[in-house]
Amino acid sequence: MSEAVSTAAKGRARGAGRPGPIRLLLNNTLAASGLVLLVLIIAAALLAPLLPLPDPDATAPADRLLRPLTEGHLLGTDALGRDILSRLVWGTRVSLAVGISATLIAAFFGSLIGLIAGYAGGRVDAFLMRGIDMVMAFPYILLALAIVAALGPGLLNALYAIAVVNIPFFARNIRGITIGLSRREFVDAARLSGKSNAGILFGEILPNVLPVIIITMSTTIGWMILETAGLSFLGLGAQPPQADLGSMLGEGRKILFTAPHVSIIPGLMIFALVMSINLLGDGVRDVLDPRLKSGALTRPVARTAVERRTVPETRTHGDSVLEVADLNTEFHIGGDVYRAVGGIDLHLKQGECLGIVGESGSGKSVTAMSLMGLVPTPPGRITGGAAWLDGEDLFAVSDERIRALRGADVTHVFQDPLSTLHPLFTIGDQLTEAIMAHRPIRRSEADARAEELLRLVRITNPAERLKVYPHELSGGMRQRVCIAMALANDAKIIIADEPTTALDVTVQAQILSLMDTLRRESNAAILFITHDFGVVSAVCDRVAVMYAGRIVETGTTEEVLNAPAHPYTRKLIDCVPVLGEPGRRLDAIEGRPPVVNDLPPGCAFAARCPRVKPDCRRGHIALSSLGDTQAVRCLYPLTGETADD
Ligand SMILES: Nc1ncnc2c1ncn2[C@@H]1O[C@H](COP(=O)(O)OP(=O)(O)OP(=O)(O)O)[C@@H](O)[C@H]1O
Ligand code: NI
Repeated sequence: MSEAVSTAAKGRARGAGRPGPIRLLLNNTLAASGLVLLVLIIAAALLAPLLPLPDPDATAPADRLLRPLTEGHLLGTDALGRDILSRLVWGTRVSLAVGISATLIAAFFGSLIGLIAGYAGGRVDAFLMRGIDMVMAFPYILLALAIVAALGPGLLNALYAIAVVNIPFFARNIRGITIGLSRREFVDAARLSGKSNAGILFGEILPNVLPVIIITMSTTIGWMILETAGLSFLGLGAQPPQADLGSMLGEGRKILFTAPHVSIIPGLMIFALVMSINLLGDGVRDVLDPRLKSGALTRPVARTAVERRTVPETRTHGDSVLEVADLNTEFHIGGDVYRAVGGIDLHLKQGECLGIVGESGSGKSVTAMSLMGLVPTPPGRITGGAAWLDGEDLFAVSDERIRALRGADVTHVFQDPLSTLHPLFTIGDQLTEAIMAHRPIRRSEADARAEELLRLVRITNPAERLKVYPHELSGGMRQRVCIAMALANDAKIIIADEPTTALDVTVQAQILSLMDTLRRESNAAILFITHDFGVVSAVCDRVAVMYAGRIVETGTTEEVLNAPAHPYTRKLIDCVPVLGEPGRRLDAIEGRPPVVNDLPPGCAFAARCPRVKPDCRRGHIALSSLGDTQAVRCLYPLTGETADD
């Protein structure tokens, strides 16, 4: 699957009716209850001056230690006869204010340090991060105590202390993210466009880091409130007569056994406050985490969900290794349904190579990934059809069976070998691992087999090459290694998804001829995905042209190349430059493919077709045969005479 796909999907996901962040948050019951509780607590704290509460500091020795539910004192009184309800509300107000301010201070300085260290790197990074390490090396509460001891007890000093000890959390978190971001292409692009470092840091990187800062804040604020309470409990925070939750707890400690309510009530309040903040914080993290975005709050499962509305019963090509009938794969994003694959039929005989051609986004990769259940769910699901591998319906078999088939009977070769090969293991390690994952053989046998595989893909010096790392090989060599890996377990089907697109023309030709030879030697069938008819003509026996999730034309390579019947096929063929024919027209296809969540009725190509007639836009158009092997989905197919118009 290519970059273009993921960006297209992202773009649409944003446009589609994905539930907004607030809705997502409220869908999470725990987070929503945290939010409700927190709103109640904050409302009470904010409204404290307006509530009909007695003065929290007014002592009344006569009313000492009244039990809760006493007349006039709902939650009783403390050792000095002060109303506990009133102190609780005012104390919560203080604790919240201190906790929030400390969080903001820590987030500001911590993020700034993280951003600068991560972006500048080198000595600046080393200097700043060693400082942060030193702060972290002290036991947490001891450091806070030391700071308060130096500054003197008091609420404001406790606030500073808590903020300082929390700076490392932000700094380390943000630095990690910044390092990753500052090596990304968009940052290079900004640098090349002449932006200043500060401009890049705050204009390009900060917006990407912001969600992480907010997540870190939402998950640490609860702890900060707890820590402030801890300092106050020890008498280093709020000073009498001012109350915060921690100092109330501390005052109640001495009379825990005679009047437990004096300490239990603020204790429960701290519990409720921190709990609600943490529940809400977790919810906020789930909503903001970009990795969780497309699939609401669920993680993709190991295999594409199969919810078939229609299941074809019989195979029509009994002699095929792979037969796909009426495959439908959809992406459900928000309220929209993207029909990426809308009813595909394919069949492949042993040793045969079938090309799937089409523009970006036509559904080629999704078709191929559906077979082994590799389309991410959510948002993807297979909603109809069947795929038989030697008679076994791949959509009906167990997960275990699929796992056994993946990488053994059905293997993949992708466009970018660097992203398929692990950078930290040698070629040999990776090949032997691929072999041993599917066969109970000894390491030495696997090593021998790995060497044989490299020889098979025409890599010279195979024994030496087994010891190198992927980055030591050229692009063409790496792709050969990937092909070797695909052949490691005598695959029946090799799915090659644009395997040569990233290579230069001469290397591309070598790889294509290698694949052609190998399939004849090994008798594996190849499903070859490409957007280039030139490549098709080099390796494929038959070809299927895809447009907007459907096959619009299929036939032997020769038929389709010599006499394309669908106007779209014609255009695709015209896109291929031909050596020695510099005068030939090289057309780009005007217009864009339709969006698959809103396909027009009739022919999906109608809007871009030069031969369109009114009835092309009405009703379903079936694939109709033109002879034995060729078929086309067009009401007005090109015939030999008109092919050159
Ligand atoms: N993970 C995904 N989430 C949402 N939509 C997706 C996802 N993967 C693919 N799609 C959508 O499915 C459609 C078909 O994509 P597919 O990857 O099959 O195209 P392709 O023909 O392989 O194109 P390319 O030549 O760019 O690789 C596209 O419209 C794409 O936006
Ligand atoms: Ni693709």
